[in-house]
Amino acid sequence: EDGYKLWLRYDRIQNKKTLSLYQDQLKQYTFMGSSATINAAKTELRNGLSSLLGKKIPETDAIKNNSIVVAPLSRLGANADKELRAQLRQLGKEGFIIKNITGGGKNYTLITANSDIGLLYGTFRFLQILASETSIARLSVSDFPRLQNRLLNHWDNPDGSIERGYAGRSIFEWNTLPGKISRRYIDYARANASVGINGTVLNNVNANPNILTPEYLVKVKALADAFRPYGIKVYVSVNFAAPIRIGKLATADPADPAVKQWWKKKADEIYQLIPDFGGFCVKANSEGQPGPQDYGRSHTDGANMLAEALAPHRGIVMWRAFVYKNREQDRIRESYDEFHPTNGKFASNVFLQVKNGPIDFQPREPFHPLFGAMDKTPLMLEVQLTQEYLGFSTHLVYLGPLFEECLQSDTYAKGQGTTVAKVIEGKVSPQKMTGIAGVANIGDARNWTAHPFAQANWYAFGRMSWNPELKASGVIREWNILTFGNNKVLLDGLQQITMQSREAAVNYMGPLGLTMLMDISHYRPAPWRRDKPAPTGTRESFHRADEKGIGFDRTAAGSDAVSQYAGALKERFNDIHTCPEKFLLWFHHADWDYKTSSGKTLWNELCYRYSAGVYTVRAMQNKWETLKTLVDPERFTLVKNLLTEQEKEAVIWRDACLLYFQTFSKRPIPAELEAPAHDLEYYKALKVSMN
Ligand SMILES: CO[C@H]1[C@H](O)[C@@H](O)[C@H](O)O[C@@H]1C(=O)O
Repeated sequence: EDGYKLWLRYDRIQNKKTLSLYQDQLKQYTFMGSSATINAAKTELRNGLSSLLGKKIPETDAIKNNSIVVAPLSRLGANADKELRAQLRQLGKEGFIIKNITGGGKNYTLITANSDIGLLYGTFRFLQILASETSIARLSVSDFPRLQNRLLNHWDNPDGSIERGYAGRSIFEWNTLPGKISRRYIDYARANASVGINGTVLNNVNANPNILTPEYLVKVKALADAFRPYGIKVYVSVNFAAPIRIGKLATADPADPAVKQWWKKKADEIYQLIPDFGGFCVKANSEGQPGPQDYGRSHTDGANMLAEALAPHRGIVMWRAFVYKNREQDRIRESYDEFHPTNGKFASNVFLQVKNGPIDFQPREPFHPLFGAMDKTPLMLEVQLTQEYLGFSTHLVYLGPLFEECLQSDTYAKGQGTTVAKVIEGKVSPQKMTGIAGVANIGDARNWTAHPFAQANWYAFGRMSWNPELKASGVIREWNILTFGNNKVLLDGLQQITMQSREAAVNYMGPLGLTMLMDISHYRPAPWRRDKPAPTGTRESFHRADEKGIGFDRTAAGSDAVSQYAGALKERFNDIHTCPEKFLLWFHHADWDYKTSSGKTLWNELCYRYSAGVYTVRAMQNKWETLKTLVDPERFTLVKNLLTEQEKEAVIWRDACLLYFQTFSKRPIPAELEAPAHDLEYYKALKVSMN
């Protein structure tokens, strides 16, 4: 067991009774139709069944008793009754139905859809149902994706390195493409399709312009061809200065006719090679990247020029909203302040791609206020699967609860219940395009993500992209079963470990709304790092600790970032007594003796939370230990060792932060809590992480 198969293990069914029931009901299978996608589904079903059932299941031409029938509606003829047809009409291009049918004197399990890709999704779901050993005697599953564009974003560079990647080098072998199609590409596509991911941005948003050269475009085409059968479109990140860098123009000004022409030609060239190419992802005028503002133009000018080039080919632009430059201001305000005025000004094939929170993938942030403020612009939610700020591939942190917290946040944009999920689904204000993006955590590590549990974050992203209303707890249960099997004791243990892991990380890294406390590598704590005067003398720090208290005043009396949220929410965040405690120090500068909801003073509460983070990691370690006989030795030992590392790092986070904040609070760490083993100087001298 090396984890390569991810959640597509198809281990032999353990329960004898279930196995024989399955074998009775699944004696053969039939596919109707032919296409590359049908072939992919067929291969998946054949391999999956023989592995799950422990014997080869034959393929037949005609519908037989006790068989699986995989057929698009168009091929079902009289076998599809009115009800089925009506049901399918609700499911769109990618939806599917799995249903037990009795007809023509035969019983069979039907997997049907409006398109071949729906059949592939249905086949994957069926195999997942079998792997979870649930009854298939009365199956009636119908499902469809709630978002149209469900994309991974790779921050992979052409040289094989990955920005913020912690699982090895890029899986995309630009050197050997287009000639060599690695087996990994196919398995990558299978894994994505199995959870409904239908697009991938192949390269880093800090984009090397070379991706648009003919040399690279044939490589992009080779990948597009490999992924197409699995319903996955390819996209690339583009460098806004590409007309200069690879096009030899003197400018990249979006108002310049030659520049417009260059992009049009480039788009035509791409679509000549890849007729179903997805489009461009763009990071412009952000962290040193070129952009339209270099020429006095706006974000909308830049985005709309690219959109115009792609529009004839039905391509889209994903324009990122991640910008900040004014260090004198409250950074969390900037993205909203810059993009809020663009509402309704983008061309119709442009998404504004917005990170889940207003800063940058921190362990906890309130939702990005743009989600409540852009009714005339399709928003693509961007989350990060790679754990840049959550312990890299060393810490076990299941991100499902983070995704759910963001998705279920109520924006109050149109009254109560207008959650981020509903906004991006286009249910609050109708949108022609809907989508979500996850920054991939995949590398060429044999098990793809280095930490075995990081696979769960890829899985959860896919499942929650398909249906943003899913609960993180249900999703991880699926993954646990598919990855570790059906033993009840094991599953209970895994559920506990995973479901408390994110809150543990928040506690030992930044409880009560503290944020941006990390060192320059983003792995270890350095709350002192930004705590120096900015050029004009103001402090840059995000925690703003002083003798009086701690926290960033973003109330109306402070930076007034609260005003970026809708009325009811603004009021709630603005008042220290109604602000959710998890965001207390995000929005307020509170006194060290402020009484928190537990009755403890703020300082003591902080000490308790930081300690709770460490204690929870220890509880996770203990729980894992009890599962020893239920997990294969290889994974058991790997995770055990990683948890040992995580515990050490959690202690470092707790002690470094508490000791540093104590220099302001001048209060003792409560005696009943574990005292730091070293002094502050020790932590300041610690090397930043290795990565
Ligand atoms: C790709 O650059 C990244 C950068 O490495 C990262 O530290 C930050 O989280 O966000 C940037 C972004 O999202 O553009």
